[in-house]
Amino acid sequence: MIYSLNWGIIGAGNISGQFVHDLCMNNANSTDFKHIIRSIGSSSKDKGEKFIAEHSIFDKNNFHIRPVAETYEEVFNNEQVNIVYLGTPHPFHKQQAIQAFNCGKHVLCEKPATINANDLTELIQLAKSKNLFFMEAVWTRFFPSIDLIKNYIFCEQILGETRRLFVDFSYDEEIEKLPPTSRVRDINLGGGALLDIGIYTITYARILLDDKLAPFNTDFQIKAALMIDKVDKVDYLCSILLNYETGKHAVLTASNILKGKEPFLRLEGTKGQLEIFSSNPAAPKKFKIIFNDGSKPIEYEDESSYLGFIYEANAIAKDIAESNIENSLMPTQESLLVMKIMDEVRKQNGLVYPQEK
Ligand SMILES: NC(=O)C1=CN([C@@H]2O[C@H](COP(=O)(O)OP(=O)(O)OC[C@H]3O[C@@H](n4cnc5c(N)ncnc54)[C@H](OP(=O)(O)O)[C@@H]3O)[C@@H](O)[C@H]2O)C=CC1
Ligand SMILES: O=C1OC[C@@H](O)[C@H](O)[C@H]1O
Repeated sequence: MIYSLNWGIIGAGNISGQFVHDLCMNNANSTDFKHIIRSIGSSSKDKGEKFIAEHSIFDKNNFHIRPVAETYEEVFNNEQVNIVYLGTPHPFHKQQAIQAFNCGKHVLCEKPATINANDLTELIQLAKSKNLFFMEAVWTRFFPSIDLIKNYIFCEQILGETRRLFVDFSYDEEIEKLPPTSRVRDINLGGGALLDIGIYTITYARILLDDKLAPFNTDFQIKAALMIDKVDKVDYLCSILLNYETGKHAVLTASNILKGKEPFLRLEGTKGQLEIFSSNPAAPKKFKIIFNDGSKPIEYEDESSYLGFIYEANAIAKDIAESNIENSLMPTQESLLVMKIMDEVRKQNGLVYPQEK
C-alpha cells in the first residue's frame, strides 16, 4: 500500500527546512510513502520561492511537482493541501492551527504545540469537533531507537527495576550574539529553555519512567527551578525534578547558555543502565546498555541519512490513511500532560508570557 499526504508548509525558516529535507529524501528514495509538498507558506512569496529553490523541491524528490509559494492564508485554503505543518515560533501555533482546522486541514504542529495548557485544550477540542488529525511534532518519540529501548525496558525488563533518570538538554547558543528579537531570546516568542528544549527532557521522562500514556499515566510531583535572565526575562537555566508515586526520580535539566555533554541521558536500573548519545538530544540516534554483572553491553546506532523527521511523517501518513485523528505514540492528551508540567514549572517560578497577561 502507498500512503500519500499533500503537505502545506507554514513558515519558510529553520525547522521547516529540516522537515522538508526528510520528506524530499524519502520521495527520492521511492518508499511506500508519498509526501508531496504542495505549497510553501511564508511572509513573502519571494521568501517562499527562495525556500523552494534552496531545498530543490521540484525534482524527483517531489514527484516532479513544483510547490507554489503562497501566503499562509492561501495555504490554508489550498485545495491540493490536506495537511499543514506549522513551523513557526510557539506563540503563533494556536492561531495558525485554528485557521487550518477551520479550513478543513489536518495539522502537524511543531513543539511546543502552544504556550500553555488552556490554549492546547482549545485546539484539541476544535480538532476533535472537526474530525481532523492533530499532533504535536514531538519527533523524538518516533525514532526506531525509542521503540527498541521501550521494548528492552518495559517488555524484556533488562535493566531490572528502573529507579532514576538524568536528562540534560543544554547547548551554548551564545545568546549575546543573537538579536533580542531571536525566538530563543524574545519573551514575546516564548523564548528561553523550558518550552524549546526542556520539553524534550520531560518527554524522555514520560517515555522511560512510565509505560502508560496520559490520561492513564502514573502520578508524580513536580519541583522546579528556573533562572530567569535579568535582561531578556526568559529562563536560560531550567531544572525539574519529577518524583513519581512509584518512588522513581527524573532529574531534568536544560539550558541555552551551557554546553551539554554526552551521553545526555542516563537511566539507572537495578541491573544496569541505559545511556543515550546525540549532538542533538531531540534526535536519539545512538544508545548503549551496560549491565552490572559484566554481560556484553548492547549498542545501537541509527545510521540512516534522514535527520529523523521522516519517522513521525510516515506514522502520520498511516494514521490519516486509517482515518485516525490522533497518533497512538503522541496522543493529544500526552501533549496536554507535558504542557501542564511546563505550566506548573513556570507557576513555581513566576514566568508568565506577555500573551497570558
Ligand atoms: N523539532 C525540532 O527539532 C525543532 C523544532 N523547532 C520548533 O519550530 C518552531 C520554529 O522554530 P525555527 O524554525 O527555529 O524558527 P525560525 O526563527 O526559523 O522561524 C520560522 C518561521 O517563523 C516565522 N517567524 C519567525 N519569527 C517571526 C516573528 N517574529 N513574527 C512572525 N513570524 C515569525 C517566519 O516565517 P516566514 O518564513 O513566513 O517569514 C520564519 O521563517 C518553534 O516552535 C520551535 O520550537 C525548532 C527547531 C527544531
Ligand atoms: O526543538 C528543538 O530541538 C533542537 C534544538 O536545537 C532546537 O533549538 C529546538 O527548537
